[in-house]
Amino acid sequence: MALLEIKNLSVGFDTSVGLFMAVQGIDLTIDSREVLAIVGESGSGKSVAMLAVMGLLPNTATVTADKMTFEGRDLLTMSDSERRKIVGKDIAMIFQEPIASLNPCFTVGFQIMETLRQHTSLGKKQRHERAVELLRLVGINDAAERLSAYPHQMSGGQCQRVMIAIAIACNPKLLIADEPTTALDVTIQKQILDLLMKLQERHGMGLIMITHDMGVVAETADRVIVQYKGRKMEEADVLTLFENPKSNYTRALLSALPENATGDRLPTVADFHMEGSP
Ligand SMILES: Nc1ncnc2c1ncn2[C@@H]1O[C@H](COP(=O)(O)OP(=O)(O)OP(=O)(O)O)[C@@H](O)[C@H]1O
Repeated sequence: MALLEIKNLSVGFDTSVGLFMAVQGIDLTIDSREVLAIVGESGSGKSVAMLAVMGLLPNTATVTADKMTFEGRDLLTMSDSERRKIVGKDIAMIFQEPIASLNPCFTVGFQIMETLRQHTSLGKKQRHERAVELLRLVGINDAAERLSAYPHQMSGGQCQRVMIAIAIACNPKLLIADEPTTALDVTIQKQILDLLMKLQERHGMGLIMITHDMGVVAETADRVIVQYKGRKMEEADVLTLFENPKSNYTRALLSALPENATGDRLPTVADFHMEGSP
C-alpha cells in the first residue's frame, strides 16, 4: 500500500476576479523510504498541492480529488480531529522561511516540547530529554543550553535545523520539505540537504522535496514530478528525467542548470515554447 496516494487533485481559490485554479488534476503516489521531488517554477502549485494534503489551506480554497489517502485512510472524508492526529505526527512539513515559521515569542525548546505534548504521551521530563536529543540529532551544539534560545537568537540555518527537529519529533512516516534550503546561503543549503537525507535514510521516511532547483533534484530524488501552471507535465525516475526529458518544460528547467550553459547567458524558461507541450 502506498504511503500517500492522490488522484486527480485540483485546488481553486475564490479571488476578487473569480476562481483561480492553482492545481489541476494532479496524481501522485509515494512509498515509505522513497524520495519524490516535485519541481517547477514559482507559482506552479507545488506548495498548494501539499498544503491541501496537510489540510492547511485557507477557506477560500476548494479542494477536490478522486482519491487522497494516507496509509489507505481517506484524508478527504475523515473528521478534522482525526486529521489533526495524523498531520504534525505521521505527516510533517517544513517550510522555506525557517525564521518566519517559528513563533518569535517562545523559546525553541518550548516549541519542540509543545509538539511532543500535542502528539505523544511523554511526561514533562521525558519531553525535555527528547527535545535535547532532537536538537543533537539535527546537529545543534550545546543542545541542552540552546533549548532556552529564542528564534531571533539563532541563525537561519540553525532555525531550519530546529524546524526539522520539530518535524521529526514524532517520527513521521512522511516528511514534506517545501523549498527547505531556498532562504539559506549556499554552504548551509548543502548541510541542510545532507541532514534531511541522513534522517530520511535513518528513519525510513517517505520524503517529498518541493523545489525549483534541478540541482537539488539530482542530489536527493528517486523519482520526480515536473509541474507547470498547476498541471503535471512529466513524471519519471530521476535518471530517466535527466537523460531523456520528455516535455519542453523539463528541458527548459534542465538547460537552466549552470553546467548545461552553452552560450553567453543561461537560457530561461521563456526561451522555450511551452504552449500545448507536455
Ligand atoms: N490563498 C491564496 N489565494 C489565492 N491564490 C493563491 C493562494 N495561495 C496560493 N495562491 C496562488 O496559487 C498559485 C500556486 O502557488 P504555490 O505557492 O503553490 O506555488 P509554488 O509552485 O509552490 O511556488 P513558490 O515556490 O513560489 O511557493 C500561485 O499563483 C499563488 O499566487
